[in-house]
Amino acid sequence: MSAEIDNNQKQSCQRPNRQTKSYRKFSEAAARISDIAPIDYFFANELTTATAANELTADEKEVWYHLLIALSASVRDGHTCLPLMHVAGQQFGLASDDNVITHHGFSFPNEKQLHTLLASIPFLAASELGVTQPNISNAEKAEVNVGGTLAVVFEHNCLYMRRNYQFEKELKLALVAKTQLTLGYTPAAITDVVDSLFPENGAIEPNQATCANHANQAREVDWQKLAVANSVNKGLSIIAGGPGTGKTYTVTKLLAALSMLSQSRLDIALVAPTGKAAQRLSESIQNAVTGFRGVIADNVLDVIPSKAQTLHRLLGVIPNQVNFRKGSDNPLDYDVIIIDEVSMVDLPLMTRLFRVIPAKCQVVMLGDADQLPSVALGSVLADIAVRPHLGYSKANLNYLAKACQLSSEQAKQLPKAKKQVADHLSMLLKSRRFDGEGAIGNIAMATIAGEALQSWQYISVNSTSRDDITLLPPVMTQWLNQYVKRYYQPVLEAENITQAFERMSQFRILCATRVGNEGVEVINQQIISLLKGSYQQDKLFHGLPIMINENHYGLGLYNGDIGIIWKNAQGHLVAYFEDTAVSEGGVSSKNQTPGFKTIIPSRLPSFEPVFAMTIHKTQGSEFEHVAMVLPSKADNQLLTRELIYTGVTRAKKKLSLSCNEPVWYRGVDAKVERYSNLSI
Ligand SMILES: Nc1ncnc2c1ncn2[C@@H]1O[C@H](COP(=O)(O)OP(=O)(O)OP(=O)(O)O)[C@@H](O)[C@H]1O
Repeated sequence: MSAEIDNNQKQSCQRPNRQTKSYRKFSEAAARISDIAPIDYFFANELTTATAANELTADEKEVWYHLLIALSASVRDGHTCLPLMHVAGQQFGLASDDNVITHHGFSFPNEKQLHTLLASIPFLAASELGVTQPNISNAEKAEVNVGGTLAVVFEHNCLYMRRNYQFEKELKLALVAKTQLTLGYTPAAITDVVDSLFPENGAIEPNQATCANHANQAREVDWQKLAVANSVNKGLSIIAGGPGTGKTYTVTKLLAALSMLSQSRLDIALVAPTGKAAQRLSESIQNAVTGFRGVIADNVLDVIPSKAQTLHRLLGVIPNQVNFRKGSDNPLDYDVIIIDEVSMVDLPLMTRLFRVIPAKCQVVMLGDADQLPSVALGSVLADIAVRPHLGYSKANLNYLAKACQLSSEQAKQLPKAKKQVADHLSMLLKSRRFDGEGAIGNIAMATIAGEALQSWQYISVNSTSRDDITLLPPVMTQWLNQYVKRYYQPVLEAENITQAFERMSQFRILCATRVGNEGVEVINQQIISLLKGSYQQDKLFHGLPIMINENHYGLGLYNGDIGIIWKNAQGHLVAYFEDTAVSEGGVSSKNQTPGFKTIIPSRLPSFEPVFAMTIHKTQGSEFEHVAMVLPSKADNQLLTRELIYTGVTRAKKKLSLSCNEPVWYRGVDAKVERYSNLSI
């Protein structure tokens, strides 16, 4: 340890009433640090030993040891790194129950002292970590070859696990490189094409009858038109917006614009993170293309693919390996890649994807940055689609004003960059699904703005005056039975599997948690008891909806895929899955029902009933009616603004809520924050 820490500082590294300097067993650590997991304990033990920490004093070693625990816990929570400022001077792992301290935690010294301590740890310099330029094969090797040197990096005032640092750095380089790609279409050609796709009189809009005030519309910026103009010439664009803001509609026009501008026929890939999201993207693109037939030339529309695929399919999964068939020596070959539901894509997957995107390829990302981040590491979309918009550069503002032929009044509405520039980002704000009167839309908007009181008022007022919002009675049995009879009994009684799937898409119970009385497991058991008279674990029955819990590449089934157990023509219970999965390869058989694939239950990977499912797992799906069940206690860590927003916006027409007022306030107040340094 350097001599820079004076005695006073050393004093503050020491904590009074502390017997042990390290924990001999995990149980000792768990008794002191709340929410510690075994992996945190073992990671800290391994790394403290591996670090050349011999030069540290016992107290300094102890601080280092707890920093490693905090880093591991932070990564478990989905953060890419651990910013020092989030632990400096804090009592880490302190917890209490009813004002009685249950875990005393560990007291970290202040940031200056932490810096002095970290200065004596032999971290590798960032330049030694093998990531210095985008799309290099070294990055793949570096990802695998993590042994030998210290597995922790200290950069940007943050501690990183080395692999995560490499992912972030590599992706950032790749994104920045993409922002430097321009397609070279001339401004005059772009203006003509954009104008033809968005004529002022709106003749091209299929739903024009629903547009009310033309005079106002002429004054408002058409943000969809702006998004097309902003994306058409750029290597990287992000079109972000809430549900029903027309992201898919806009990207279909963007593809039409590219097809009109390009001299040659474009190779376009449509991808999404899950099978369900890929299926929805296919349907939305097909609907948009059908709507444009007759107004956009067929040869232009014919270039747009009608089928989307999953990211895993695009990259080519190798069973039981983290790496994909596609690699830097075997890259993709597309001119344009559209990635939907980007909020669900984690940092490692996005990095691996960018590693195989060729330099000439345009990338367009679509998503709702207000939704929950990926279940795994990072929050790529939220990091690169910063809200509110950071603003456009002067050059981009001039270009957009010309390309979209904006009046000076309209040009003033565009966001102007102050410190940072976000030329790659287009935001769509007007929901076409939730009109101004729509209570669901109002609740969603107030929630994401953090207006707990306002959003609760929308719920309580509307639940007495409108039938699209219902506040459910606090005792679950008072409402569960009627929903089971109305929505789930008919699934069991459907005439065929197509009808069963249709009926399942009408309604879903969404929970914040898996466990506990308000969790998925208990509610599924209760529903099965109501339907079958009793609950028997693992007992399959005709009409049981199931969700797959792990990827099975051989069968073409992915974590989150939904199927229904159904009697086939031979009277055997088999699992049916809708046909996106079929297009993903895997199994086919002579006895397939068209549009479905069937798999015998004994071959299925791990699955569970899905009458109720977690809000996390519903990303990329929507239902006519959603009943959202939140925990009864406000101290639940899973309860966040993004979770509530994601749950609310899964409902297309009706939303029923089982939730009390304090829980709602606490949830709307708790904004998800994921630590990273990915901004571009
Ligand atoms: N400018 C427009 N004029 C008429 N209809 C539109 C326009 N923009 C979008 N729509 C319609 O609004 C609906 C929602 O659009 P779209 O599916 O593109 O939204 P999205 O943002 O992709 O939704 P999601 O969040 O569900 O993915 C569609 O029916 C679409 O046809």
